[in-house]
Amino acid sequence: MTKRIVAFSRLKSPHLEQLRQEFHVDYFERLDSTDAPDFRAALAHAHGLIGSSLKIAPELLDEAPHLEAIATISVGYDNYPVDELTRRDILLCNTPDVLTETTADTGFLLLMAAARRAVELAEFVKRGDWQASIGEAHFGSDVHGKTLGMIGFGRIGAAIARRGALGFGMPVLYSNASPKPALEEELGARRCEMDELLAQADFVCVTVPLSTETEHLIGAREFKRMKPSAIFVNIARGKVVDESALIAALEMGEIHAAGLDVFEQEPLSPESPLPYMTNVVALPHIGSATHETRDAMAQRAVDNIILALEGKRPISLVNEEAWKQRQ
Ligand SMILES: NC(=O)C1=CN([C@@H]2O[C@H](COP(=O)(O)OP(=O)(O)OC[C@H]3O[C@@H](n4cnc5c(N)ncnc54)[C@H](OP(=O)(O)O)[C@@H]3O)[C@@H](O)[C@H]2O)C=CC1
Ligand SMILES: O=CC(=O)O
Repeated sequence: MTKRIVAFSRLKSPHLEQLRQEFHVDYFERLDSTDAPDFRAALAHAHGLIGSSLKIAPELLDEAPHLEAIATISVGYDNYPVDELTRRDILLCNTPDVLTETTADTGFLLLMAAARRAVELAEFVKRGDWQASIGEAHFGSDVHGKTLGMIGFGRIGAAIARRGALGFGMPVLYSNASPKPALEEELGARRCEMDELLAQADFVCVTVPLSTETEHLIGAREFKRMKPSAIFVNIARGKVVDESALIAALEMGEIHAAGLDVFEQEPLSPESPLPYMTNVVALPHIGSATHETRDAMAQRAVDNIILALEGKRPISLVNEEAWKQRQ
């Protein structure tokens, strides 16, 4: 019997063709909601799901009685009910590693752009306001030699810290669930309590995954502890930060500037003041969005779903427990 999968994100022809050689594919190039009736109908027969950027509610799994595996085209898996998937023996696969360096590049881009006011001053030139040599009113802040505070020190956090420590001579502090002795050795990084990091860092950069533990990890209390000159970067997930508190902190000068790739609501609400604030660099969740990296992520997800539905261990598995239960 040919297995059936539902693909719910745009895939390039080679990836889609590879899937079609293996499975019957119900393809939804753009899907904004799991409520779409034809998606629901396809789900009822699906053995696999592949895609990204869609919240899968636990109740939806009742409508997918044949589901064996999901391959998300992302490393983050906060859109999926992991415990419920494991309870039902459904494998959840993601795409770590292949996007680490590109996402770290974006994180560092935000840090640099916010520090040197790149977007604000590019707008200044576009408006024709560059009429004389610029003066102090348009100066930015140094990056090299400043203290980088990493909240989360996993793959992406370490890759950003590597750029800072090795490329820009930045001392690195980190706050993370577990200690990272190898990175301490490599980068001279020091683990500390988050409060100490917030008080000492010139740049505070968030790279923890979104979970019940990390939702609103950074709020009014944390912004008050940062230096008034601090630059805040979020490359992880919008909901890790209390966005109202961030806006207030920027408006009141509790922190100096922010570089943001992710927001509590995406796409960003037109009512959000963030993109209009001169001390904010706002990007539309493009951490991993290069041709090369998005191709590599799609390929990893395709390989994951093929392996999983062949009964083999996928390359990157989130819920190891579900795999063990199957053996
Ligand atoms: N903007 C974008 O486009 C992108 C955003 N992302 C986001 O970045 C996140 C991180 O990715 P990646 O670096 O690959 O993931 P990793 O799992 O490698 O790193 C996450 C780190 O966070 C730590 N951590 C987890 N929970 C806590 C907590 N409650 N308190 C302190 N530390 C914690 C982990 O600790 P430990 O090591 O002890 O487990 C780990 O070191 C993704 O989950 C995703 O949300 C990813 C890609 C692109
Ligand atoms: O946000 C992107 C991801 O891969 O996670």
